[in-house]
Amino acid sequence: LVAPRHCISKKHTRVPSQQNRIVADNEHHGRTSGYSRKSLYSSKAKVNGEDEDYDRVNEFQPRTMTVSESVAFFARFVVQTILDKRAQKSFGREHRRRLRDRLKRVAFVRKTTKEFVAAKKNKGAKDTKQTGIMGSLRKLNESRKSLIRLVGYDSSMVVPAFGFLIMGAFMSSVIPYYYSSCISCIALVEPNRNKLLWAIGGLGFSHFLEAVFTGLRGALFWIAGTRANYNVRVKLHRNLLLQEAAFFDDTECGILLSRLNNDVNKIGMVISFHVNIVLRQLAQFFFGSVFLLRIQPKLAMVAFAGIALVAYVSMVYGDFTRTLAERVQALFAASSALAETSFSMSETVRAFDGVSVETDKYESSQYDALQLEEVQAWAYGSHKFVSDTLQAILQCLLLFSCWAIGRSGTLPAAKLTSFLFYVNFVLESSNEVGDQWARIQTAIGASTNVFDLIRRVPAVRDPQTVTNTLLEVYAVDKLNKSQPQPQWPMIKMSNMTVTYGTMEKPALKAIDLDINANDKVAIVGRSGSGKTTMLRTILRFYDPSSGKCTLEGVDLKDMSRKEIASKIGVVEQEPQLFPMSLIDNVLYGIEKDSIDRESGENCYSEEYRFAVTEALSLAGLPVTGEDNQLGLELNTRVGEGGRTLSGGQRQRVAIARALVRQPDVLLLDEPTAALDSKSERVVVDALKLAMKKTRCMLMITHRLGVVRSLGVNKVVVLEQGQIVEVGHPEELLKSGGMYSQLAREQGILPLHGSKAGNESMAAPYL
Ligand SMILES: Nc1ncnc2c1ncn2[C@@H]1O[C@H](COP(=O)(O)OP(=O)(O)OP(=O)(O)O)[C@@H](O)[C@H]1O
Repeated sequence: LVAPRHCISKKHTRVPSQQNRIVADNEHHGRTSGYSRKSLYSSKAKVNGEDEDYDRVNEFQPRTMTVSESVAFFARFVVQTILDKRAQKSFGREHRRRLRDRLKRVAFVRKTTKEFVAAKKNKGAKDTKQTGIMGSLRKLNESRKSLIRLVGYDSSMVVPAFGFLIMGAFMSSVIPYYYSSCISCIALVEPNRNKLLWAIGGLGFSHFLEAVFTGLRGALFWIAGTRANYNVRVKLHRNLLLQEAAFFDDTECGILLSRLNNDVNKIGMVISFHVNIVLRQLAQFFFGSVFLLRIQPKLAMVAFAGIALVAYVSMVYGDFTRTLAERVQALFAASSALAETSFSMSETVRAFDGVSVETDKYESSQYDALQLEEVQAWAYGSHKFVSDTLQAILQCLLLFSCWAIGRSGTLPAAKLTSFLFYVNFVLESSNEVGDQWARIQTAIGASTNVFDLIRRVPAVRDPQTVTNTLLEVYAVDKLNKSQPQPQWPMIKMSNMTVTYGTMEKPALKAIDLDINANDKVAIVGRSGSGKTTMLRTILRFYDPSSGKCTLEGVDLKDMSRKEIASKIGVVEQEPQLFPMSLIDNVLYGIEKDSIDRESGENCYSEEYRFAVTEALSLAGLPVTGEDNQLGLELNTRVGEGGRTLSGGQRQRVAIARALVRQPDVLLLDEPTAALDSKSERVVVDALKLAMKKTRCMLMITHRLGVVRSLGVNKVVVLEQGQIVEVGHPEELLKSGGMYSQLAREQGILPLHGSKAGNESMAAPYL
């Protein structure tokens, strides 16, 4: 199945890549090759005019398959699928045989009853995870149940919609009756005019009612579908945000976005459109069958046998398309991830001229999806061909049977017309059910991934009983503070080991560390020694794999996200700002507490605005007075990721964001790493002020100079995930250990100074 890609490449005539064409152009114009894209654009643009030239150079022809290649791919795919299924079946048989053998052996060695039960239990646990046919059937069933739960979510919509559907289907099935009555009246030149008028009236009235019910049903199902989309999207978005940090380490954002948009859209379409049609057609099929049975039961049985055969073909096709759809969706998700990465890294792509590389990657993944989509198209065509042929055979058979029964005089002309109308009616319904069934299967394929994500339980999550609102958090905190408390360290790490999912070696090993109130701690160490991991663990992005980390005596695992966020403020190395106003960024996560009189929208009260103005001013980014040289206001928008601000200014917004919350613990991750010395001084001053408002501070830094400027009283030196030194910075400088070595490397201590240098030597460098 991988083959078609290179099998087409022989015949496939690709338009040369941009780069090649550029070189070819250069040679054609007698220029030396090796022009950069940029210089070529600019030189051409002068001659021909920018747009025309750009269009020509940018002409890009993605790969395609010829019709015969497409058919060949389809045929290979079908054969491969059949072989796979067979392999799965024989694997299932083999699996069962091995299980029997193992059980026999178990009995033979006479395991104790306890062991035997435990082994059986383990087996059961494995079974629930199996990925064979039973596993996928179970998964499919779960998806269906989830879909039904979603539809049932708003019964005020779905129940009446279903009622209108039944009534509409009944009216549709009455129509052939009146229609055939009209035709027999006209064909037999019925002398009784009233009979004809009654038939025409009945036909018109049933059409009218059918139209009313169809309209209502359509609208209500549409709304139900839209609401299901909305529900699923919001639930999925929330559950994704609740996932642990490690989940985002392993999953590309593009894939999640694709699930959120493409896959969820399919679910909505199923409810508003496909399910709606299938149910209607099923109801019509039911009513039509009742009419058929009443007219001529024997013939009706022949018709049902034929319809059952057509339905079986549709089921096989539906099953085939479902698995196919799952794969197509996965490919689209992967390709969205690629696109998302290339857009978010557009500057790197530009800098290293990676447009062709990115285009090739994206084209490849799209091409894989295209191949499968073409398989879907051929499968649809084949299904249509087979089911239409079967229906044609059925109709011929039925007509012949009509003739045979008619010969015995038991089928008058009026009944025959009516019967044939109903046969067509029922056939059309079953046809439509088959068609839509395949689409429902397709959407179920897409929905499986979505529901898996909605149901995913995060590995790091809030405890069962959480303090929910910020007010509650503060109230509990106040109560605690008003009572005599045991003197817990602010942060205590006990035998704490942290291992990232994908890594064998722990990033932090058996860490024991106390950080007390009023401590100003610096975590230093070489790159990769585990400093950021320690900070992330305190923020509970990751849970320790063993040991624990407590905040004021409470295990972080027993604290909710809200509690942690209210007690810990963080200033990241590269602060991430939202494309919102300054005030919205500083107060991010805090609910708006007032309503704007003019716009009627939610906003922050004067009290909050004052607090933000003060925090920004403390952080060195004033928005009022003469110092506000940038002309900033609280409502100034900062652009995507805070682009409209410099690195230092973003850092100051982040400091204000931490300051305004007045956290107990302030965490700083390389707060001055990206700053020049002048900005560093401003930020350091801001941090000193910030520290006065917090109970303890913990900072990661490579720059040992900041250790003294911030008045750090405890330095923790990490090496390969372990603490190798702890102590006062001045003492560590004298000790001649790792810290003093780092200080030497940074020129803070003289390289050839005595090992146990003295303070007077160190001081001038700090
Ligand atoms: N998300 C992650 N998934 C897997 N491994 C990780 C992850 N983050 C960090 N690591 C690994 O954990 C170890 C410690 O990394 P960490 O980022 O904590 O070091 P650091 O001391 O902060 O380094 P630096 O000073 O360069 O920022 C490294 O070996 C790193 O490869």
